[in-house]
Amino acid sequence: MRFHTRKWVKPEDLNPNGSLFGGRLLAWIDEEAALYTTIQLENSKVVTKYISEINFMASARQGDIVEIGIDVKKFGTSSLTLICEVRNKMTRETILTVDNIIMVNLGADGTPSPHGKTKIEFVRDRLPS
Ligand SMILES: CCCCCCCCCCCCCCCC(=O)SCCNC(=O)CCNC(=O)[C@H](O)C(C)(C)COP(=O)(O)OP(=O)(O)OC[C@H]1O[C@@H](n2cnc3c(N)ncnc32)[C@H](O)[C@@H]1OP(=O)(O)O
Repeated sequence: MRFHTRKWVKPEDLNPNGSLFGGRLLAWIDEEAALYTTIQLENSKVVTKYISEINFMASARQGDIVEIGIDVKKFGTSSLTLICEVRNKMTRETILTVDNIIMVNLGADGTPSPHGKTKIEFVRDRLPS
């Protein structure tokens, strides 16, 4: 799994207990999944369809750095199934895992559209050498 994004936990990210607010983390994950999907499918019209159960195993505190990792589990016809792991760079603990994030590729009319992708592509492979 590649950990593309790092976030610094700031005061506005905390819950009343002084640890990272779960909703903030879910927003970061959703954004990361949308960006990952947009880049993989080369389409900015993608939506989050389904997020499976989320298992919070540890937390983070102000000043900690968290890393968000995403990998592809399955290329469907219009969908892309992702897995996600978030870890705390300071404590080296896994904060949470998500087993299935289903993203759907949309056409111009806003309905599911085949994306035609079957494997992970790296941006450098798309650039002329
Ligand atoms: C280069 C850089 C440029 C940058 C440029 C800016 C980029 C910036 C990115 C912006 C990205 C914003 C995105 C943010 C993320 C949101 O905030 S999205 C907002 C929240 N989500 C929504 O509002 C979605 C609402 N739902 C819907 O509109 C409809 O349900 C959908 C998603 C269009 C799907 O419609 P549907 O009729 O249910 O579709 P259906 O054909 O049954 O299923 C479609 C696919 O999903 C699968 N599926 C459906 N339900 C399930 C389920 N429960 N479990 C598993 N699979 C399922 C189906 O199996 C099917 O898969 P395939 O077999 O085609 O692979």
